[in-house]
Amino acid sequence: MSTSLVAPVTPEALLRAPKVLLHDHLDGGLRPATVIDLAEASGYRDLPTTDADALGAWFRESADSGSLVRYLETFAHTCGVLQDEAALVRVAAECAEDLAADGVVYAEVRYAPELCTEKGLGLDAIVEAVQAGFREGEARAAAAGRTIRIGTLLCAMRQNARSLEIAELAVRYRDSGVVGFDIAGPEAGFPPTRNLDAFEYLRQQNAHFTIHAGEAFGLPSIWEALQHCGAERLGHGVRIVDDIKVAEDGTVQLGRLASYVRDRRIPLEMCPSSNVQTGAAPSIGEHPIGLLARLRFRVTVNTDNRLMSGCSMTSEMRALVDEFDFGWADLQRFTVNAMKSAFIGFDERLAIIEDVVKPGYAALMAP
Ligand SMILES: O=c1[nH]cnc2c1ncn2[C@@H]1O[C@H](CO)[C@@H](O)[C@H]1O
Ligand SMILES: [Zn+2]
Repeated sequence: MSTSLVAPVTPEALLRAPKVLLHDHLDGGLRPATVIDLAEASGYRDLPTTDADALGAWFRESADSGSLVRYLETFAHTCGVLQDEAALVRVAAECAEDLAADGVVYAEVRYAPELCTEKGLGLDAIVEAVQAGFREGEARAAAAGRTIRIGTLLCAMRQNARSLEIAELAVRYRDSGVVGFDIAGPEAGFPPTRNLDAFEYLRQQNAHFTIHAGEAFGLPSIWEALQHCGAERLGHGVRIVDDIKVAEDGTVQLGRLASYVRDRRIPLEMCPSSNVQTGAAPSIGEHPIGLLARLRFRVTVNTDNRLMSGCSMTSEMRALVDEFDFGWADLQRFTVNAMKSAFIGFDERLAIIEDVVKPGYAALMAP
């Protein structure tokens, strides 16, 4: 089809496009005004400001440090106000509402239950509160005419030693909407192989997991995540470009690991704005997603932390369209890639692709 027969990718149309999000942190997506309300209600006194606009700007600027470790320090304030059930229910419900308003039709939202226990909440109570919040938010979105489904991923923190316990928690709640497991936190110095017992357990339980790898550390981390731990997807995975050589004449040569990732269709959960803030990519325009998409890796587009990056799925896609000249066909491919890679069952994935994603893009593409 010639491009003149396809409607342009306008910001309004992008907002309406059905989107699928696999990598979004619950504690990285609070509304600034909600952080302030929850701090007041719970007696949390460490916020840098109690003005919502100023607080939003503070998160974006503080996260924009070029270092993952400093980026992660900003989560002290969001986790600081997520220590009781009412707060967890509210934040999860608002997350579902905000994603639905952004045109997201299916999302996997992750968080680390072990970071919500400071005031004595138990892990099961935490998971139940978040699940209740997602169901509430889905219902409110439906009442507003938007259908969204949220699956939950439970993260264990790399620097702590609780991954087996969190993996067991994920399996315990697998029939209540927890669809998988992840490890998050500082990458350098905390290789995924520290958590082998958790990954072994998950595989024995036929459970799903992804691993943050190839963000702040390079190929060895990706290799361990796939070949030692058995990750089904890679959180970020940007550094896989270190195994790809592009010659001056444009010839591309893939190393063995990059070939494996592409051949096996390993999903890459790419988060462009977050990667620029942590220094994993120099700019959106120079982000490896352009090359990886051109080489037809299984690329997906994600937000990571909407509060820290001041982004949404719509704004991430828009930035990519501006920088790489992606069109509807590319955006549909990223969306179908994501839906194919989701941790819910095959028939449910297929139904969303056939009944929601494809018709949605077909309508938007029509001139
Ligand atoms: O890009 C990232 N890389 C590694 N860890 C992250 C990233 N974004 C957030 N978290 C960490 O994941 C925890 C659970 O949601 C957050 O509290 C944060 O510490
Ligand atoms: Zn992340």
